[in-house]
Amino acid sequence: MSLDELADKEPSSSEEVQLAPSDSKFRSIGPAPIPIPAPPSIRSLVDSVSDERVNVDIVASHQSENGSISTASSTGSLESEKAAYEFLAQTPVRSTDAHLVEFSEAMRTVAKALRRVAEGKAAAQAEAAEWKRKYELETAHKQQSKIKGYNSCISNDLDKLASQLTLETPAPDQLGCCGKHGICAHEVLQDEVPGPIPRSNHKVVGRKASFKLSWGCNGDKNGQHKHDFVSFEKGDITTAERSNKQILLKWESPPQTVLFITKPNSNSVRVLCAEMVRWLRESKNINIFVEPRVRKELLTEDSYYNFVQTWDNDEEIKMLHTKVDLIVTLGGDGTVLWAASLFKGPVPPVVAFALGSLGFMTPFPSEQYRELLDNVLNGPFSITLRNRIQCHVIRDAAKDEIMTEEPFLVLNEVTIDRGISSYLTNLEVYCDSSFVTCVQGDGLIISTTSGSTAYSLAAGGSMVHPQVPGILFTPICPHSLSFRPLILPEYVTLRVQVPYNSRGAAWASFDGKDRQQLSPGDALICSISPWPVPTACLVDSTTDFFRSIHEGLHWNLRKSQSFDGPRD
Ligand SMILES: NC(=O)c1ccc[n+]([C@@H]2O[C@H](COP(=O)([O-])OP(=O)(O)OC[C@H]3O[C@@H](n4cnc5c(N)ncnc54)[C@H](O)[C@@H]3O)[C@@H](O)[C@H]2O)c1
Ligand SMILES: Nc1ncnc2c1ncn2[C@@H]1O[C@H](COP(=O)(O)OP(=O)(O)OP(=O)(O)O)[C@@H](O)[C@H]1O
Repeated sequence: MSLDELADKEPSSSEEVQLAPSDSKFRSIGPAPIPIPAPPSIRSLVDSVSDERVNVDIVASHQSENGSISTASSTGSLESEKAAYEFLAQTPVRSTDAHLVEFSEAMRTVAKALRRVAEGKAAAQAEAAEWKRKYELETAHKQQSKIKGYNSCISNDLDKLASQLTLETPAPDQLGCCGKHGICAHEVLQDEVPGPIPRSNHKVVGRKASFKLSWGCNGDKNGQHKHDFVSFEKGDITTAERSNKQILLKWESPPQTVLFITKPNSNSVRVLCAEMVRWLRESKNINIFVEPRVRKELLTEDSYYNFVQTWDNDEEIKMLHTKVDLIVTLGGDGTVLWAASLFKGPVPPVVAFALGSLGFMTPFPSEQYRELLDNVLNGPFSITLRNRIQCHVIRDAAKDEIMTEEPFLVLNEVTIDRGISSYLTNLEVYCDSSFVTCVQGDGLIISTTSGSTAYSLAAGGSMVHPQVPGILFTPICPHSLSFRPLILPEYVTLRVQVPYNSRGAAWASFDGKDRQQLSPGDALICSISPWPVPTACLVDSTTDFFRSIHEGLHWNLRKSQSFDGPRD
């Protein structure tokens, strides 16, 4: 940069900033933070040095006893001018370069201080986000207890019917609502999303089927509760016996409404969708919802499909979870991600039929759809409860308005990358209140365990069973020899901050979609969402996982070594 260009770059702020005592160059004696006024205009500095004159103010300020930068112009008085010239006579005149070096150091210190101020602000925002999350959970719990009360009044008959149909179901008064190893539908799916969304009565399709989730667990010895993995008895710490923790979904009333989400632009998907819809209607008397595009396609084929319902706007999508008992997806993993993205709150169970190429999360073969759907509609069946990550974008420009944007919910991952910029990303990451690291490379992936086999895997992250409660932290091409991926516990809140001194913006994408620019000062706050995606298993969670990594990813496939050859 030429001197003239440099001169035109005026310092942006005239505010005083507080320097922490550790900034030794301009530190005062004693622990109190030092106010630092804005740096001098670069134009004045360049003018003065290009005239080969020494700006007495700046020299004097840098020599000041308490180390604070000062631009006070007290050279008007003859005494001080005289003193300055005397001082100059004793001190060798510094070169232009020396001044610029000194000035750039001062600028760096000011930038550091500004960064600290920004960090303070981001920490406050993170705390606010955490409070909001707690508030949402609290509201959700209140709604659950409301629904619980309502259900217990009206569904005694249904309970009796369900326990007659299900041999293993213990009497409700023995085990409370769902027993010791289970949760009820209303604990996973709620009738309302948080927030001031008016409840729409439009196209309501009867009452949602209620169901119960139970954990196959035989570690219930010594009266230990299912969450008491660690017990402390007579001074000895022991862990409770852990065994089969597969989650079973058992309908308590028959499911009535199925939502179809299908991959666009595929003939085989369109044909299969029409066939399945007809079969469900005619042999099971099921209500059907489809996307507006699919309804048009079905009606173009045959006016028979007039009974198929859809939605007109986003408000109706927000209420879908109150009407739909089951989601059927026809496509690949992308279609499962798409289906999950439609639900910003609770998600009904998803039955994913494989009509894509890889199909890591789509275990159901479409050829046997009648038998498979029959099994699911009758229940019970195993599910994988897949955690999602909720991501809040906090704009620096939003100033006092916190959480102005809707959060993004991801089933796979949120990626923060350098976009089209050719510079390294520079991202500061905090985990709760701890500083984690600065990511300098192509970017960062914050992934769920379900997403561990997607982009995170390609960036060198571990594959993790989807029922493991955790968050993966995987750098993308870090320019460092020692930056290994991490797996963090599910309860942490991660904050990714684009520093003010970053060379460019970063870009966040959510399950590969909804790309958002993050400018310097913006932050992304990520934590596990209270709304997981329950996906139906073909066999069970673990069998399906191994089938996927063997068949989908060809994990550790190698020709066996032959028997003949050298031996020990
Ligand atoms: N380098 C990479 O591997 C890379 C790059 C960009 C995006 N992705 C992944 O693509 C996902 C979006 O999927 P899409 O179908 O909309 O885009 P897409 O059509 O580009 O498909 C991406 C591929 O990733 C597979 N995939 C998706 N989720 C998976 C999972 N959980 N486990 C194993 N494989 C999975 C899909 O089957 C597909 O083959 C993103 O969430 C991201 O994880 C991967
Ligand atoms: N209902 C939908 N509406 C809009 N886009 C969709 C829908 N379903 C899927 N998509 C998008 O279509 C793309 C391809 O879908 P999908 O991944 O299911 O098919 P595929 O690429 O054939 O399968 P695989 O991922 O197994 O290779 C994805 O990017 C996905 O987001």
